[in-house]
Amino acid sequence: MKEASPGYRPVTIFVVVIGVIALVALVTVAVVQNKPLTQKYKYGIVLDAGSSHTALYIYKWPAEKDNNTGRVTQANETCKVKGPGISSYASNPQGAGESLRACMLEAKKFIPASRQEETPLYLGATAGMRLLNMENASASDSVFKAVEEALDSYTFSYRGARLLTGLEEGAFGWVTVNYLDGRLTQGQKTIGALDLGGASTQISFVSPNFDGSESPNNLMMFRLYGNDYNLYSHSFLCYGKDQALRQTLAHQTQSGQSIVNDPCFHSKYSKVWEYSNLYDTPCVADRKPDNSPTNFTLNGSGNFQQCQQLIKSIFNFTQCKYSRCSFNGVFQPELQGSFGAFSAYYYVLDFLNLADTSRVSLEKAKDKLKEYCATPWPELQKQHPKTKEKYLSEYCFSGTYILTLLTEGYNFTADTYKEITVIGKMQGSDAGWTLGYMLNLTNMIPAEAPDRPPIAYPSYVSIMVITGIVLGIVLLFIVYTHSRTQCSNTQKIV
Ligand SMILES: Nc1ccn([C@@H]2O[C@H](COP(=O)(O)OP(=O)(O)OP(=O)(O)O)[C@@H](O)[C@H]2O)c(=O)n1
Ligand SMILES: [Ca+2]
Repeated sequence: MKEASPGYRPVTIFVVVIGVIALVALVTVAVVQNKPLTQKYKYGIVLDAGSSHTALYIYKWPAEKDNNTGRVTQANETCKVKGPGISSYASNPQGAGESLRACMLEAKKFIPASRQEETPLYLGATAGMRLLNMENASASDSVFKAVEEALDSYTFSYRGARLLTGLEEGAFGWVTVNYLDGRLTQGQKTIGALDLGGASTQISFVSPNFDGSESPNNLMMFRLYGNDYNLYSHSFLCYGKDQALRQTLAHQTQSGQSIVNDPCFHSKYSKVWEYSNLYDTPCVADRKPDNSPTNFTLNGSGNFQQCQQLIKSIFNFTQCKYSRCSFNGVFQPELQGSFGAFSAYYYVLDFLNLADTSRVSLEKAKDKLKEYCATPWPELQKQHPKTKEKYLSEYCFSGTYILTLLTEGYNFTADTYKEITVIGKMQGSDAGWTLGYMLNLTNMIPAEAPDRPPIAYPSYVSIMVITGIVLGIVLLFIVYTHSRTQCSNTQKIV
């Protein structure tokens, strides 16, 4: 009898080979082929022409996924334009355009040449230009014209320079912080936004009872990723921290004094102000006293409580034609939820070590500020030799202004104060209106939730790999049982 070979039948070998090939192909496709390709980026540039300075932001996002959610981030270290804000160039408009040059060249270096022509470039101006426009419309037109000519001369796709309304400025700041915090895509609870600039300040939040009927001018409606928002927002012109300071100085110089003892500045601090300079802004121009001397000397007295009293005097609480108001007769619905506070809220509270509101309560912040304001100027200069003198001299005023604005102005309490997070950067991007502005103008936040693949990429890969492994086990099992049967058959034959 011919001895039967214990080998496999050709059919079995065929099945095993095909099975192994299929398995390898499956896992390869799942893991290798679907790996994201090397990322290519698109870019966008926004210039924030604020009252105190201009900053250039470059944003980037994956080239294939314009519409994807939460994928736009800040690409550069903010480029700060040297010199003052563009509104300070009223008598030399060309200078405003030229001032942007260094940052524009930095953007040219940063963005790959092949992407530059398609890169949108926007400039938005805020309260400084709003004030210049009120004061001298033709001067503000000339500044815009000079800035436009300058920006149009670069390879980028220039899309215009314009004055933002206060409502837009507040609303886009709100979009930015909620976008960066990933709160818009699935309709999560949003956070309010508090922005403090040099010339104006904004408060924006969603309140369940606010639909705009009581005060339509404070309503900004958004439909983002399939969710509707009725956003309350208000911008207080002349209540940014530089203009607020001028208001307190105007309050103290109504009788044309030549000496002012100011509690918001440190003892032994002294500065000479020109009347014509102090009153050269629409925020106080109409209050300039007649027959004032050329100058007055401001002497600091460093007293937090008196400073707070002085600051209160620039808010008007007497008239309110609505169900509720913040100040100056402006409607404000009941505060709701948590808030993110940025710009000067961050610069000032961070410097004063008061930014961590979860550790530093409102009461503690007041106590610390009281001590800080009482520190004599020479001592403070010794402690902070590197801080710019203008900033350093004003932190007592600014800190006191912030606490007063929040509590007396917006009605934050010790409890709701804890709900404020002071934000510098969020996910590597500066908090401010610029990102929200660009997302809006480039239609990068869809009104409806974008179609997504039914299974997310990681789940897809996992399912493919697990299926592959299971199929492999089944295959091995078949081969094993098959060879066992063959073996026992062989043994029987033997
Ligand atoms: N490290 C810094 C940077 C800025 N500031 C001050 O913070 C205020 C606000 O700055 P910013 O948010 O840049 O205001 P702008 O955008 O220029 O003003 P606005 O939004 O009103 O147009 C200004 O008084 C500025 O002098 C500060 O105290 N410390
Ligand atoms: Ca600003």
